[in-house]
Amino acid sequence: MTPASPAKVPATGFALPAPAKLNLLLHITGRRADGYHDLQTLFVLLDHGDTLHFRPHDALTLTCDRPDPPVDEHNLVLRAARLLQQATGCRQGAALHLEKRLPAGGGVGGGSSDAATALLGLNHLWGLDLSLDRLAALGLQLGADVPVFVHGRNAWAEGVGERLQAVDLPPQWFLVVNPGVAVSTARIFSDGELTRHTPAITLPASLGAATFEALLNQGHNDCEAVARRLFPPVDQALEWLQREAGNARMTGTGACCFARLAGAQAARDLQRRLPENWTAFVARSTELSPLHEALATLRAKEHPGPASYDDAT
Ligand SMILES: C[C@@](CO)(OP(=O)(O)O)[C@H](O)COP(=O)(O)OP(=O)(O)OC[C@H]1O[C@@H](n2ccc(N)nc2=O)[C@H](O)[C@@H]1O
Ligand SMILES: Nc1ncnc2c1ncn2[C@@H]1O[C@H](COP(=O)(O)OP(=O)(O)O)[C@@H](O)[C@H]1O
Repeated sequence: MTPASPAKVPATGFALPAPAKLNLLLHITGRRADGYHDLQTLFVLLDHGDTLHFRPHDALTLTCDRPDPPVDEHNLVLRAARLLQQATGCRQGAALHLEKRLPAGGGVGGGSSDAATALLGLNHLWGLDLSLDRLAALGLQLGADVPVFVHGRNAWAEGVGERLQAVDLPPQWFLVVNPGVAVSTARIFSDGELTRHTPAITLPASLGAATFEALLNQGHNDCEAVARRLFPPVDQALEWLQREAGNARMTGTGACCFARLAGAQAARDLQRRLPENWTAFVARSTELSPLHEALATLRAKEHPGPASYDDAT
């Protein structure tokens, strides 16, 4: 690969967000020959998540403010960094530090989002200029959810989540409850009682407020029944949210569950009534990922003048 032009490589460090996602609905429409499941899902990106710090450094290192997840070679941040080095032949290093806020195995995509932030942040730090499509294809090798975080738009997803169609959604407020258990995605997908043949639906041509509500009412999460059975705290969280707010749903393969609220105040009021031993966060869905917003700000600071970079495509 062509070495990066030194003028484009940032001399100092920076920090970028790794936002959470919710699956507002998740339908399993079939099982493929390779054992993976075909899905239809509606992803929204939230204004709450982890933060990844980047600093130029000789070697590639990762630290974390918490013991979990371990900062070993399995960590998705390091795996993303190594994949990017391999794909481009880049030999630069970086000192990475992860501020972990999202629960692992929570269905809010923390690991996948960390990986996407590592890909975009190192692409910037190392001056690689890879397109979002290229970064998303690399990300897909790390996990089915990485591409949506790379593209940074709320999206309707099909296939295993890699066929993405960006959608404009009205902003929403959520209370996201973490029932305190980690759910293995593989465990849910291998369960004998999982519903695997929900008929595929057609995404409405435009998602105004009324069609959006109709889509959500028509939708559900096929993983919920299995997660409720295997993990009683998930069942309890869904019951509590349904009683208190209505419209309770699980995200991804669990464990987190959420309800949509009328606004920030309603979400915070409900959070104050949360039963002891559970944690929860209030978040708003964003049109453009906080990661992409932060990258645009960073570029504007480093290279004042008209924007020319293609990352927002
Ligand atoms: C189903 C979703 C919805 O967002 O659940 P969450 O993980 O977010 O809860 C994701 O697409 C998950 O994506 P991700 O967490 O990246 O899963 P992967 O690491 O790719 O897959 C873990 C394992 O789950 C199974 N798997 C995953 C995705 C899929 N469409 N079909 C599957 O059967 C496979 O056994 C795979 O080995
Ligand atoms: N940086 C990371 N943050 C969170 N989990 C990670 C990370 N790197 C690897 N993992 C592993 O990925 C798995 C899935 O984590 P995560 O993406 O947070 O869950 P989910 O897909 O349910 O939202 C966890 O079991 C964890 O061990």
